[in-house]
Amino acid sequence: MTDEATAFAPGHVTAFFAPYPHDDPAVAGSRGAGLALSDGVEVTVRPTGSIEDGGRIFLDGTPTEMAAVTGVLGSLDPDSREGDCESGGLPADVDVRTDLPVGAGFGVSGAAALATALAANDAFDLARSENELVRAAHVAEVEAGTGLGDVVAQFRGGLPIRLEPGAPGHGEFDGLPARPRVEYVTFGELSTEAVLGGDLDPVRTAGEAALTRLRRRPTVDELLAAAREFAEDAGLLVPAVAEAVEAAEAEGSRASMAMLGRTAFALGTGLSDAGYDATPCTVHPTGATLVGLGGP
Ligand SMILES: Nc1ncnc2c1ncn2[C@@H]1O[C@H](COP(=O)(O)OP(=O)(O)O)[C@@H](O)[C@H]1O
Ligand SMILES: CC(C)(COP(=O)(O)O)[C@@H](O)C(=O)O
Repeated sequence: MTDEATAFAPGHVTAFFAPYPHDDPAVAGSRGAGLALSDGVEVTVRPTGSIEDGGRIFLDGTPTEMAAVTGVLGSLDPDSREGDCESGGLPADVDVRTDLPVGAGFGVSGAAALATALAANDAFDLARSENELVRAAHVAEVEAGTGLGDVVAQFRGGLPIRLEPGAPGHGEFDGLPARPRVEYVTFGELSTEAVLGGDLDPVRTAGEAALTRLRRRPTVDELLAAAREFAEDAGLLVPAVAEAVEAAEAEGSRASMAMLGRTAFALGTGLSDAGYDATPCTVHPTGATLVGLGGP
């Protein structure tokens, strides 16, 4: 048995996205843009004696299910063969810790999967490369139905623009050279799985229009303006979020809805100025990484 290891992955607010499902989960993904946040997810992988003892996931100390994390443990297990679930995955328990609201559009599932991959690689001395680990987390997230583009964006950090969908080897990136101060207020969860299981054509059309707009003028202001237009055109803007977004705009801040959650996010302090109990946050300039003993 080897030592435990810990890794961090930033939260990720998707401003807009165009979903591209595909039979090959490594090819599947989304085009779009968003913000990697300094608020994120820390994961500790604790090897156990055997799979009977392991495979448990704890979210802030409470036993939970997180399909993307389970998927990573399965795919990184050297004993697991294609489609073979018998191996049960790497014999480890996984502690997921975050201050972010889960299920509210911050990419907690993707961050947990990515940090699990990085920590498991160290804890079990798997000797996988970064592209292999990001691909494992991306595939697990896509197969879980809890995301399409978060993992690759969280590995890059900053303000990623996803030009082409997919895991490393398929996806293509650019980014915005800015580090704005943002704040957010959440009104609750929105099932990513439910939205991704629905009619994605209107979302894809609105997402492609938003990406075209941003590539014409790649600035943070345009990112939020394109996001705002996307949320309306894709039919995803929920009433509570719309109200907060309009209030922040009345205070002079660009604002929109975090995809996919009942969450409003804004540049500057527009939400606080409008009287909301908003959480300030900065952009996480780098991507996911090992922390503590295993890390630099
Ligand atoms: N308290 C919780 N609320 C919402 N999802 C939870 C919770 N605990 C565990 N989960 C799991 O976390 C994942 C959340 O994924 P998702 O809905 O995409 O949210 P996020 O936007 O945070 O990534 C799902 O696999 C879900 O089953
Ligand atoms: C928007 C979403 C499809 C889901 O994001 P979340 O609900 O935060 O998991 C994301 O994965 C993306 O492709 O941009």
